Amino acid sequence: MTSPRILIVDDEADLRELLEITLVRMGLDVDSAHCLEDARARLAKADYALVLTDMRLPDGMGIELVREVAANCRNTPIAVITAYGSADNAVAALKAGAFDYLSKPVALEQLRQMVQSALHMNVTGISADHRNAQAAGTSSCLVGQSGVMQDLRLQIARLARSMAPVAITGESGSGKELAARDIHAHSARVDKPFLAVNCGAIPEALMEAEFFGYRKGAFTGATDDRDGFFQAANGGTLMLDEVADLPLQMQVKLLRAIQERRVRKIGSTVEEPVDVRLISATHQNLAECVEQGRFRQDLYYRLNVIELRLPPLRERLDDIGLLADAILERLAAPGVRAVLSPSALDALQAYAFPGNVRELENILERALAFANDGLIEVADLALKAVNSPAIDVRQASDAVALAMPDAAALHVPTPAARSETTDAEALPSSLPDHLDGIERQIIERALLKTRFNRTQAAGLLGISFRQLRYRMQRLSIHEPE
Ligand SMILES: Nc1ncnc2c1ncn2[C@@H]1O[C@H](COP(=O)(O)OP(=O)(O)OP(=O)(O)O)[C@@H](O)[C@H]1O
Repeated sequence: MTSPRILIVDDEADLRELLEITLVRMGLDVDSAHCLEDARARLAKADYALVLTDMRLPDGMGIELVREVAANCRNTPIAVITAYGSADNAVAALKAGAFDYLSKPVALEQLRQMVQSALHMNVTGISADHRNAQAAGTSSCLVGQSGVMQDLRLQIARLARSMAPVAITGESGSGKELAARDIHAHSARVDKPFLAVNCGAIPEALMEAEFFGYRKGAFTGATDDRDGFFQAANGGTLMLDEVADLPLQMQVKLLRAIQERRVRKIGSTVEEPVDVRLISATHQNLAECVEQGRFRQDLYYRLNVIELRLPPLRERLDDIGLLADAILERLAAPGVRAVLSPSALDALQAYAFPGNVRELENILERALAFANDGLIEVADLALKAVNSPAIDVRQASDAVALAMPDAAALHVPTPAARSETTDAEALPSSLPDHLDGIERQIIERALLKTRFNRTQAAGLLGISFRQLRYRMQRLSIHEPE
Protein backbone atom coordinates (compact mmCIF):
# COMPACT_ATOMS: atom_id res chain seq x y z
CA MET A 1 0.00 0.00 0.00
CA THR A 2 1.37 3.45 -0.87
CA SER A 3 1.62 6.14 1.79
CA PRO A 4 -0.48 9.28 1.52
CA ARG A 5 1.37 12.01 -0.37
CA ILE A 6 1.64 15.56 0.97
CA LEU A 7 2.68 18.68 -0.93
CA ILE A 8 4.62 21.37 0.95
CA VAL A 9 4.81 24.80 -0.68
CA ASP A 10 7.38 27.08 0.94
CA ASP A 11 10.32 29.14 -0.26
CA GLU A 12 12.15 29.07 3.09
CA ALA A 13 14.50 26.10 2.80
CA ASP A 14 14.88 25.62 6.59
CA LEU A 15 11.19 25.49 7.33
CA ARG A 16 10.54 23.29 4.31
CA GLU A 17 13.14 20.83 5.55
CA LEU A 18 11.69 20.78 9.07
CA LEU A 19 8.23 20.08 7.69
CA GLU A 20 9.55 17.39 5.36
CA ILE A 21 11.42 15.58 8.13
CA THR A 22 8.39 15.68 10.44
CA LEU A 23 6.03 14.33 7.80
CA VAL A 24 8.41 11.64 6.57
CA ARG A 25 8.77 10.48 10.18
CA MET A 26 5.02 10.14 10.24
CA GLY A 27 5.40 7.63 7.41
CA LEU A 28 4.17 9.98 4.68
CA ASP A 29 5.47 10.68 1.19
CA VAL A 30 6.37 14.31 0.68
CA ASP A 31 6.80 16.52 -2.38
CA SER A 32 8.00 20.10 -2.08
CA ALA A 33 7.51 23.19 -4.16
CA HIS A 34 9.18 26.55 -3.61
CA CYS A 35 6.70 28.76 -5.47
CA LEU A 36 3.14 28.87 -6.80
CA GLU A 37 4.11 27.88 -10.31
CA ASP A 38 6.02 24.84 -9.10
CA ALA A 39 3.06 23.88 -6.85
CA ARG A 40 0.59 24.15 -9.75
CA ALA A 41 2.76 21.91 -11.91
CA ARG A 42 2.89 19.26 -9.18
CA LEU A 43 -0.84 19.46 -8.50
CA ALA A 44 -1.48 18.87 -12.20
CA LYS A 45 0.52 15.63 -12.07
CA ALA A 46 -0.42 14.01 -8.76
CA ASP A 47 -3.21 13.68 -6.22
CA TYR A 48 -2.33 14.87 -2.74
CA ALA A 49 -3.81 13.91 0.60
CA LEU A 50 -2.93 17.41 1.87
CA VAL A 51 -1.33 20.61 0.62
CA LEU A 52 0.45 22.80 3.12
CA THR A 53 1.38 26.22 1.83
CA ASP A 54 3.14 29.29 3.16
CA MET A 55 1.22 32.55 2.69
CA ARG A 56 4.04 34.59 1.14
CA LEU A 57 5.66 33.04 -1.88
CA PRO A 58 8.06 34.55 -4.41
CA ASP A 59 5.50 34.63 -7.22
CA GLY A 60 2.31 35.41 -5.26
CA MET A 61 0.25 34.68 -2.18
CA GLY A 62 -0.59 31.24 -0.81
CA ILE A 63 -4.24 32.26 -0.69
CA GLU A 64 -4.34 32.09 -4.51
CA LEU A 65 -3.42 28.42 -4.24
CA VAL A 66 -6.08 27.95 -1.55
CA ARG A 67 -8.73 29.26 -3.95
CA GLU A 68 -7.49 27.12 -6.82
CA VAL A 69 -7.30 23.93 -4.77
CA ALA A 70 -10.69 24.59 -3.14
CA ALA A 71 -12.23 25.07 -6.60
CA ASN A 72 -10.43 22.40 -8.64
CA CYS A 73 -9.29 19.69 -6.25
CA ARG A 74 -12.23 19.41 -3.91
CA ASN A 75 -10.92 16.24 -2.31
CA THR A 76 -7.59 17.75 -1.35
CA PRO A 77 -7.57 19.65 1.90
CA ILE A 78 -5.24 22.65 1.91
CA ALA A 79 -3.82 24.37 4.98
CA VAL A 80 -1.78 27.57 5.23
CA ILE A 81 1.16 28.69 7.34
CA THR A 82 0.77 32.28 8.47
CA ALA A 83 3.26 34.70 9.95
CA TYR A 84 3.14 35.12 13.72
CA GLY A 85 0.31 37.42 14.77
CA SER A 86 -1.29 37.72 11.35
CA ALA A 87 -4.74 36.68 12.44
CA ASP A 88 -6.28 38.42 9.44
CA ASN A 89 -4.46 36.13 7.03
CA ALA A 90 -5.64 33.05 8.87
CA VAL A 91 -9.25 34.19 8.73
CA ALA A 92 -8.96 35.15 5.05
CA ALA A 93 -7.49 31.73 4.22
CA LEU A 94 -10.26 29.90 6.07
CA LYS A 95 -12.87 31.98 4.27
CA ALA A 96 -11.21 31.16 0.96
CA GLY A 97 -11.58 27.43 1.64
CA ALA A 98 -8.48 26.43 3.64
CA PHE A 99 -9.26 23.59 5.97
CA ASP A 100 -6.91 24.82 8.72
CA TYR A 101 -3.91 27.03 9.40
CA LEU A 102 -0.68 26.94 11.39
CA SER A 103 1.04 30.03 12.78
CA LYS A 104 4.77 30.55 12.74
CA PRO A 105 6.80 29.42 14.58
CA VAL A 106 5.24 26.11 13.61
CA ALA A 107 4.54 23.91 16.65
CA LEU A 108 5.31 20.38 15.49
CA GLU A 109 2.66 18.82 17.71
CA GLN A 110 0.05 21.06 16.10
CA LEU A 111 1.37 20.17 12.66
CA ARG A 112 1.04 16.44 13.41
CA GLN A 113 -2.49 16.88 14.72
CA MET A 114 -3.50 18.85 11.68
CA VAL A 115 -2.04 16.29 9.28
CA GLN A 116 -3.79 13.48 11.15
CA SER A 117 -7.11 15.30 10.79
CA ALA A 118 -6.57 15.80 7.07
CA LEU A 119 -5.67 12.13 6.59
CA HIS A 120 -8.60 11.02 8.67
CA MET A 121 -10.90 12.92 6.31
CA ASN A 122 -9.52 11.00 3.37
CA VAL A 123 -9.62 7.62 5.08
CA THR A 124 -13.21 8.01 6.20
CA GLY A 125 -14.23 9.31 2.81
CA ILE A 126 -15.34 12.58 4.32
CA SER A 127 -13.26 14.29 1.68
CA ALA A 128 -15.70 13.81 -1.16
CA ASP A 129 -18.34 16.48 -0.97
CA HIS A 130 -21.07 14.58 -2.71
CA ARG A 131 -20.54 11.44 -0.66
CA ASN A 132 -20.39 13.57 2.42
CA ALA A 133 -23.62 15.31 1.56
CA GLN A 134 -25.26 11.97 1.00
CA ALA A 135 -23.97 10.76 4.33
CA ALA A 136 -25.22 13.94 5.93
CA GLY A 137 -28.59 13.30 4.33
CA THR A 138 -28.96 9.80 5.62
CA SER A 139 -27.36 10.17 9.00
CA SER A 140 -28.30 13.75 9.78
CA CYS A 141 -30.40 14.34 12.86
CA LEU A 142 -31.95 17.32 11.08
CA VAL A 143 -35.28 16.12 9.71
CA GLY A 144 -36.60 17.75 6.54
CA GLN A 145 -36.52 17.35 2.76
CA SER A 146 -37.42 20.89 1.68
CA GLY A 147 -35.03 22.70 -0.67
CA VAL A 148 -33.63 24.86 2.13
CA MET A 149 -32.94 21.83 4.28
CA GLN A 150 -31.18 20.05 1.44
CA ASP A 151 -29.01 23.13 0.88
CA LEU A 152 -28.31 23.26 4.58
CA ARG A 153 -27.12 19.66 4.61
CA LEU A 154 -24.84 20.35 1.67
CA GLN A 155 -23.35 23.33 3.49
CA ILE A 156 -22.90 21.26 6.63
CA ALA A 157 -21.12 18.58 4.61
CA ARG A 158 -18.70 21.18 3.27
CA LEU A 159 -18.17 22.85 6.62
CA ALA A 160 -17.43 19.51 8.24
CA ARG A 161 -14.28 19.31 6.14
CA SER A 162 -12.67 22.39 7.61
CA MET A 163 -11.49 23.73 10.93
CA ALA A 164 -12.92 27.17 10.22
CA PRO A 165 -15.02 28.60 13.05
CA VAL A 166 -18.69 28.58 12.13
CA ALA A 167 -21.25 31.07 13.40
CA ILE A 168 -24.75 29.62 13.30
CA THR A 169 -27.56 32.11 13.23
CA GLY A 170 -31.25 31.45 13.40
CA GLU A 171 -34.31 32.02 15.50
CA SER A 172 -34.74 30.29 18.80
CA GLY A 173 -35.66 26.63 18.42
CA SER A 174 -34.71 26.46 14.73
CA GLY A 175 -32.14 23.69 15.26
CA LYS A 176 -28.83 25.52 15.76
CA GLU A 177 -27.49 23.01 18.25
CA LEU A 178 -28.62 20.11 16.10
CA ALA A 179 -26.80 21.63 13.11
CA ALA A 180 -23.64 22.05 15.20
CA ARG A 181 -23.86 18.39 16.22
CA ASP A 182 -24.22 17.44 12.56
CA ILE A 183 -21.10 19.39 11.60
CA HIS A 184 -19.18 17.56 14.28
CA ALA A 185 -20.68 14.18 13.38
CA HIS A 186 -19.54 14.51 9.76
CA SER A 187 -16.09 15.84 10.55
CA ALA A 188 -12.80 14.08 11.16
CA ARG A 189 -13.34 14.93 14.84
CA VAL A 190 -16.31 12.60 15.22
CA ASP A 191 -14.45 10.26 17.59
CA LYS A 192 -13.66 13.16 19.91
CA PRO A 193 -16.06 15.06 22.19
CA PHE A 194 -18.73 17.50 21.13
CA LEU A 195 -19.46 19.94 23.92
CA ALA A 196 -22.26 22.52 23.81
CA VAL A 197 -21.93 25.29 26.36
CA ASN A 198 -24.67 27.75 27.10
CA CYS A 199 -22.81 31.02 27.64
CA GLY A 200 -25.93 32.64 29.07
CA ALA A 201 -26.28 30.05 31.81
CA ILE A 202 -22.86 30.39 33.45
CA PRO A 203 -22.54 32.84 36.33
CA GLU A 204 -19.97 35.51 35.43
CA ALA A 205 -17.77 34.80 38.45
CA LEU A 206 -17.32 31.16 37.44
CA MET A 207 -16.80 31.71 33.75
CA GLU A 208 -13.03 31.64 33.54
CA ALA A 209 -12.85 28.49 35.68
CA GLU A 210 -15.54 26.81 33.60
CA PHE A 211 -13.87 27.63 30.28
CA PHE A 212 -10.20 27.12 31.13
CA GLY A 213 -10.21 24.97 34.29
CA TYR A 214 -8.25 25.55 37.49
CA ARG A 215 -5.44 24.12 39.57
CA LYS A 216 -5.90 22.74 43.05
CA GLY A 217 -5.68 25.57 45.60
CA ALA A 218 -6.22 28.32 43.00
CA PHE A 219 -9.10 29.67 45.09
CA THR A 220 -11.16 28.65 48.12
CA GLY A 221 -13.04 25.52 47.22
CA ALA A 222 -10.61 24.43 44.47
CA THR A 223 -9.84 21.12 46.14
CA ASP A 224 -8.69 19.37 42.97
CA ASP A 225 -7.31 20.20 39.55
CA ARG A 226 -10.15 20.59 37.11
CA ASP A 227 -10.36 20.79 33.35
CA GLY A 228 -12.42 23.48 31.69
CA PHE A 229 -14.55 23.27 28.55
CA PHE A 230 -11.54 23.75 26.27
CA GLN A 231 -9.65 20.81 27.74
CA ALA A 232 -12.81 18.68 27.84
CA ALA A 233 -13.47 19.32 24.15
CA ASN A 234 -9.83 18.85 23.13
CA GLY A 235 -9.56 17.23 19.71
CA GLY A 236 -13.29 17.77 19.20
CA THR A 237 -15.80 20.58 18.82
CA LEU A 238 -16.85 23.24 21.31
CA MET A 239 -20.16 24.94 20.68
CA LEU A 240 -20.58 28.34 22.30
CA ASP A 241 -24.32 28.73 22.42
CA GLU A 242 -25.81 32.16 23.08
CA VAL A 243 -22.37 33.60 22.56
CA ALA A 244 -23.76 37.15 22.65
CA ASP A 245 -24.32 36.66 26.39
CA LEU A 246 -20.59 36.46 27.12
CA PRO A 247 -19.46 39.33 29.32
CA LEU A 248 -16.87 41.63 27.70
CA GLN A 249 -14.12 40.59 30.08
CA MET A 250 -14.58 36.96 29.12
CA GLN A 251 -14.64 37.87 25.44
CA VAL A 252 -11.05 39.14 25.73
CA LYS A 253 -9.91 35.86 27.29
CA LEU A 254 -11.74 33.81 24.73
CA LEU A 255 -10.20 35.76 21.86
CA ARG A 256 -6.74 35.09 23.25
CA ALA A 257 -7.45 31.38 23.59
CA ILE A 258 -8.66 31.23 19.98
CA GLN A 259 -5.69 33.15 18.61
CA GLU A 260 -3.05 31.29 20.55
CA ARG A 261 -4.80 27.91 20.53
CA ARG A 262 -3.61 27.67 24.09
CA VAL A 263 -5.28 28.10 27.46
CA ARG A 264 -4.07 28.59 30.99
CA LYS A 265 -5.87 27.10 33.97
CA ILE A 266 -6.54 29.50 36.85
CA GLY A 267 -3.66 29.13 39.29
CA SER A 268 -1.31 27.63 36.71
CA THR A 269 1.83 29.24 35.37
CA VAL A 270 1.90 27.33 32.10
CA GLU A 271 -0.31 27.44 29.07
CA GLU A 272 -1.41 24.20 27.46
CA PRO A 273 -2.13 23.71 23.75
CA VAL A 274 -5.73 22.93 22.83
CA ASP A 275 -7.08 21.71 19.53
CA VAL A 276 -10.74 22.67 19.46
CA ARG A 277 -13.04 23.52 16.60
CA LEU A 278 -15.32 26.34 17.57
CA ILE A 279 -18.93 26.72 16.58
CA SER A 280 -20.86 29.65 17.97
CA ALA A 281 -24.56 30.30 17.88
CA THR A 282 -26.93 33.02 18.85
CA HIS A 283 -30.47 34.07 18.10
CA GLN A 284 -29.38 37.70 18.49
CA ASN A 285 -27.92 39.84 15.74
CA LEU A 286 -24.23 39.71 16.62
CA ALA A 287 -23.29 42.49 14.19
CA GLU A 288 -25.75 44.74 16.01
CA CYS A 289 -24.26 43.71 19.36
CA VAL A 290 -20.88 44.83 17.98
CA GLU A 291 -22.33 48.18 16.94
CA GLN A 292 -23.82 48.64 20.38
CA GLY A 293 -20.44 47.89 22.00
CA ARG A 294 -21.75 44.74 23.67
CA PHE A 295 -19.61 42.37 21.62
CA ARG A 296 -15.97 42.80 20.65
CA GLN A 297 -15.40 43.36 16.96
CA ASP A 298 -12.19 41.29 16.93
CA LEU A 299 -13.88 38.30 18.54
CA TYR A 300 -16.83 38.62 16.16
CA TYR A 301 -14.40 38.53 13.27
CA ARG A 302 -12.68 35.40 14.60
CA LEU A 303 -15.89 33.52 15.32
CA ASN A 304 -17.78 34.59 12.24
CA VAL A 305 -15.44 33.13 9.64
CA ILE A 306 -18.23 31.12 8.04
CA GLU A 307 -21.87 31.84 8.67
CA LEU A 308 -24.55 29.18 8.61
CA ARG A 309 -28.13 30.38 8.67
CA LEU A 310 -30.82 28.10 9.96
CA PRO A 311 -34.12 28.84 8.23
CA PRO A 312 -37.13 29.41 10.46
CA LEU A 313 -39.77 26.70 10.27
CA ARG A 314 -42.22 29.02 8.50
CA GLU A 315 -39.81 29.09 5.54
CA ARG A 316 -40.03 25.33 5.18
CA LEU A 317 -43.59 24.44 6.03
CA ASP A 318 -43.29 21.48 3.63
CA ASP A 319 -41.19 19.78 6.27
CA ILE A 320 -43.89 19.84 8.91
CA GLY A 321 -45.34 16.45 8.02
CA LEU A 322 -41.96 14.72 8.26
CA LEU A 323 -41.02 16.62 11.39
CA ALA A 324 -44.32 15.83 13.08
CA ASP A 325 -43.95 12.12 12.24
CA ALA A 326 -40.44 12.05 13.69
CA ILE A 327 -41.46 13.93 16.83
CA LEU A 328 -44.59 11.85 17.41
CA GLU A 329 -42.64 8.65 16.98
CA ARG A 330 -40.28 9.84 19.70
CA LEU A 331 -43.06 11.02 22.02
CA ALA A 332 -45.58 8.22 21.68
CA ALA A 333 -45.63 5.38 24.19
CA PRO A 334 -43.96 2.16 22.98
CA GLY A 335 -46.18 0.24 20.59
CA VAL A 336 -48.56 3.20 20.15
CA ARG A 337 -48.76 4.99 16.83
CA ALA A 338 -49.64 8.69 16.97
CA VAL A 339 -50.67 10.55 13.81
CA LEU A 340 -52.01 13.91 12.74
CA SER A 341 -55.40 14.05 11.07
CA PRO A 342 -55.23 15.67 7.59
CA SER A 343 -56.93 18.82 8.90
CA ALA A 344 -54.51 19.01 11.85
CA LEU A 345 -51.62 18.84 9.40
CA ASP A 346 -53.24 21.62 7.33
CA ALA A 347 -53.62 23.75 10.45
CA LEU A 348 -49.96 23.32 11.35
CA GLN A 349 -48.90 24.12 7.81
CA ALA A 350 -50.79 27.40 8.02
CA TYR A 351 -49.20 28.39 11.30
CA ALA A 352 -46.22 30.77 11.69
CA PHE A 353 -44.23 28.95 14.40
CA PRO A 354 -42.45 31.80 16.13
CA GLY A 355 -40.82 29.19 18.39
CA ASN A 356 -39.85 27.00 15.41
CA VAL A 357 -39.27 23.26 15.80
CA ARG A 358 -39.14 23.46 19.59
CA GLU A 359 -42.60 24.99 19.52
CA LEU A 360 -43.83 22.24 17.20
CA GLU A 361 -42.47 19.69 19.68
CA ASN A 362 -44.28 21.40 22.55
CA ILE A 363 -47.53 21.66 20.62
CA LEU A 364 -47.40 17.97 19.70
CA GLU A 365 -46.46 16.86 23.19
CA ARG A 366 -49.47 18.64 24.59
CA ALA A 367 -51.76 17.53 21.77
CA LEU A 368 -50.81 13.92 22.31
CA ALA A 369 -52.10 14.12 25.87
CA PHE A 370 -55.51 15.24 24.58
CA ALA A 371 -55.72 13.05 21.50
CA ASN A 372 -58.04 10.06 21.24
CA ASP A 373 -56.30 6.80 20.32
CA GLY A 374 -53.26 8.67 19.07
CA LEU A 375 -55.20 10.57 16.37
CA ILE A 376 -54.45 14.28 16.78
CA GLU A 377 -57.24 16.59 15.61
CA VAL A 378 -57.09 20.37 15.07
CA ALA A 379 -58.66 21.07 18.47
CA ASP A 380 -55.98 19.00 20.23
CA LEU A 381 -53.31 21.30 18.83
CA ALA A 382 -54.86 24.22 20.76
CA LEU A 383 -53.59 26.74 18.22
CA LYS A 384 -55.35 29.90 19.26
CA ALA A 385 -55.69 31.19 15.75
CA VAL A 386 -54.73 29.75 12.43
CA ASN A 387 -52.12 32.23 11.36
CA SER A 388 -51.00 32.76 7.88
CA PRO A 389 -47.28 32.12 7.35
CA ALA A 390 -46.78 35.81 6.69
CA ILE A 391 -48.09 36.82 10.09
CA ASP A 392 -46.04 39.11 12.30
CA VAL A 393 -43.96 37.00 14.63
CA ARG A 394 -44.88 38.92 17.78
CA GLN A 395 -48.56 38.49 17.10
CA ALA A 396 -48.00 34.84 16.40
CA SER A 397 -46.11 34.48 19.63
CA ASP A 398 -49.11 35.83 21.52
CA ALA A 399 -51.29 33.41 19.70
CA VAL A 400 -49.47 30.29 20.78
CA ALA A 401 -51.40 28.14 23.15
CA LEU A 402 -49.02 26.17 25.27
CA ALA A 403 -49.16 25.45 28.93
CA MET A 404 -48.11 22.98 31.51
CA PRO A 405 -51.04 20.66 32.22
CA ASP A 406 -50.13 20.39 35.90
CA ALA A 407 -50.15 24.17 36.15
CA ALA A 408 -53.64 24.20 34.72
CA ALA A 409 -54.72 21.79 37.40
CA LEU A 410 -53.71 24.30 40.04
CA HIS A 411 -56.47 26.62 39.00
CA VAL A 412 -59.33 24.18 38.89
CA PRO A 413 -61.74 25.65 41.46
CA THR A 414 -62.46 23.53 44.54
CA PRO A 415 -66.07 22.28 44.89
CA ALA A 416 -66.70 25.00 47.52
CA ALA A 417 -65.37 27.72 45.29
CA ARG A 418 -67.36 26.36 42.40
CA SER A 419 -70.62 26.61 44.30
CA GLU A 420 -69.99 30.31 44.88
CA THR A 421 -69.22 31.15 41.29
CA THR A 422 -71.36 31.07 38.24
CA ASP A 423 -70.27 28.91 35.33
CA ALA A 424 -69.53 32.01 33.30
CA GLU A 425 -67.16 33.30 36.00
CA ALA A 426 -65.45 29.97 36.40
CA LEU A 427 -64.61 29.67 32.73
CA PRO A 428 -61.86 31.79 31.30
CA SER A 429 -62.82 33.63 28.15
CA SER A 430 -59.65 32.38 26.52
CA LEU A 431 -58.18 29.14 27.75
CA PRO A 432 -54.79 29.72 26.11
CA ASP A 433 -54.42 33.19 27.69
CA HIS A 434 -55.53 31.82 31.02
CA LEU A 435 -53.00 28.99 30.88
CA ASP A 436 -50.30 31.41 29.78
CA GLY A 437 -51.04 33.48 32.87
CA ILE A 438 -50.61 30.47 35.12
CA GLU A 439 -47.43 29.44 33.39
CA ARG A 440 -46.06 32.96 33.76
CA GLN A 441 -46.82 33.05 37.50
CA ILE A 442 -45.12 29.72 38.11
CA ILE A 443 -42.04 30.60 36.12
CA GLU A 444 -41.77 33.98 37.85
CA ARG A 445 -42.03 32.28 41.24
CA ALA A 446 -39.27 29.84 40.36
CA LEU A 447 -37.10 32.68 39.09
CA LEU A 448 -37.62 34.75 42.21
CA LYS A 449 -36.84 31.77 44.38
CA THR A 450 -33.53 31.20 42.58
CA ARG A 451 -32.68 34.91 42.25
CA PHE A 452 -33.03 34.61 38.51
CA ASN A 453 -30.64 31.70 38.16
CA ARG A 454 -32.30 30.16 35.12
CA THR A 455 -30.45 26.85 35.38
CA GLN A 456 -31.68 26.34 38.94
CA ALA A 457 -35.18 27.59 38.14
CA ALA A 458 -35.41 25.11 35.26
CA GLY A 459 -34.29 22.36 37.65
CA LEU A 460 -37.02 23.31 40.14
CA LEU A 461 -39.62 23.09 37.39
CA GLY A 462 -38.32 19.82 35.99
CA ILE A 463 -37.58 21.26 32.55
CA SER A 464 -34.35 21.91 30.67
CA PHE A 465 -32.61 25.28 30.61
CA ARG A 466 -33.50 25.62 26.94
CA GLN A 467 -37.16 24.88 27.56
CA LEU A 468 -37.26 27.48 30.32
CA ARG A 469 -35.53 30.05 28.14
CA TYR A 470 -37.96 29.35 25.33
CA ARG A 471 -40.95 29.73 27.65
CA MET A 472 -39.55 32.97 29.09
CA GLN A 473 -39.10 34.37 25.60
CA ARG A 474 -42.58 33.33 24.60
CA LEU A 475 -44.15 34.95 27.65
CA SER A 476 -41.80 37.98 27.51
CA ILE A 477 -40.45 37.37 31.00
CA HIS A 478 -37.25 39.38 31.44
CA GLU A 479 -34.65 39.56 34.16
CA PRO A 480 -35.10 42.79 36.15
CA GLU A 481 -32.43 45.40 35.31
N1 LIG B 1 -34.62 19.90 11.52
C1 LIG B 1 -34.91 19.34 12.71
N2 LIG B 1 -35.25 18.04 12.77
C2 LIG B 1 -35.59 17.47 13.94
N3 LIG B 1 -35.62 18.10 15.11
C3 LIG B 1 -35.29 19.38 15.13
C4 LIG B 1 -34.92 20.08 13.92
N4 LIG B 1 -34.63 21.35 14.24
C5 LIG B 1 -34.81 21.46 15.57
N5 LIG B 1 -35.20 20.29 16.10
C6 LIG B 1 -35.53 20.03 17.53
O1 LIG B 1 -36.03 21.25 18.05
C7 LIG B 1 -35.52 21.49 19.34
C8 LIG B 1 -34.74 22.79 19.30
O2 LIG B 1 -33.56 22.58 18.53
P1 LIG B 1 -32.16 23.24 18.94
O3 LIG B 1 -31.97 23.18 20.43
O4 LIG B 1 -31.10 22.67 18.08
O5 LIG B 1 -32.50 24.75 18.53
P2 LIG B 1 -31.68 26.07 18.76
O6 LIG B 1 -31.84 26.87 17.52
O7 LIG B 1 -30.29 25.71 19.20
O8 LIG B 1 -32.50 26.72 19.95
P3 LIG B 1 -32.06 27.94 20.92
O9 LIG B 1 -31.85 29.15 20.07
O10 LIG B 1 -33.25 28.09 21.79
O11 LIG B 1 -30.84 27.49 21.65
C9 LIG B 1 -34.67 20.30 19.72
O12 LIG B 1 -35.43 19.42 20.49
C10 LIG B 1 -34.31 19.69 18.38
O13 LIG B 1 -34.13 18.31 18.50
